[in-house]
Amino acid sequence: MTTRGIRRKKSYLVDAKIAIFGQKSVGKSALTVRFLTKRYIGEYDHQADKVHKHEILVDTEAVLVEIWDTCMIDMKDSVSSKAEALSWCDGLLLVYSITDRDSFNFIKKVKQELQISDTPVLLIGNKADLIHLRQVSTDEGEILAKDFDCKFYEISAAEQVQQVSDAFLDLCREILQAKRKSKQSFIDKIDRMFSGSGRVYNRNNEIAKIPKTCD
Ligand SMILES: Nc1nc2c(ncn2[C@@H]2O[C@H](COP(=O)(O)OP(=O)(O)OP(=O)(O)O)[C@@H](O)[C@H]2O)c(=O)[nH]1
Repeated sequence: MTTRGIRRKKSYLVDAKIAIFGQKSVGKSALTVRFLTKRYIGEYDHQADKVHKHEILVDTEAVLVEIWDTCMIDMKDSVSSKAEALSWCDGLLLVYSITDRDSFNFIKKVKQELQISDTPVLLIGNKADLIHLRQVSTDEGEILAKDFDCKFYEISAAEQVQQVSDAFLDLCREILQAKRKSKQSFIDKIDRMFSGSGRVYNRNNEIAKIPKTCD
């Protein structure tokens, strides 16, 4: 659901940055476009990485979602660009095609290579409509997701609208939750620093008194 009609300054919006990783032709662009426009466009001329920006509603919260649709050819393809996308994003969408075992193995390798621990991740097995061409079973997808400790969706960008949207929204929720958690732990840290003793450590690591405020 978009926030069309809601006029807000972008700087007031919470943002959720998602990077999509997956081998060529697994349907990264199809999923992204399906989520953002509800449309399915069969062919995309995807020569370079692209960042899509869109305002959406996650439950009742207006969110500026940015999706980096990466353009990867194979594992040799720019380790540095994967690292760059990883440091840019708040969450990762890992996509393979159920009709292509190589694309499934690619995701395993990417995850190993990136060594992600705190970043929210979601795994998608796309092209679920092509059951007759299936090379990766649903069980294998579920096991991999368990291994990654993330949610798993087996969906079809070509035929499903709601399920694609649910997958992206789930990842957005996890991102927002992670952001709230890290904001809260920062506030708690500051609280601990300024509570009780009334002492703080200054830059030279010497103890300084917090000046009393005058009433
Ligand atoms: N049957 C079927 N075809 C799909 C589905 N998703 C994508 N495709 C097709 O798969 C091909 C590749 O889709 P893209 O969305 O361009 O894949 P991509 O991962 O963005 O590919 P690159 O941009 O080359 O990395 C296109 O011909 C799509 O029409 C799906 O769910 N089902």
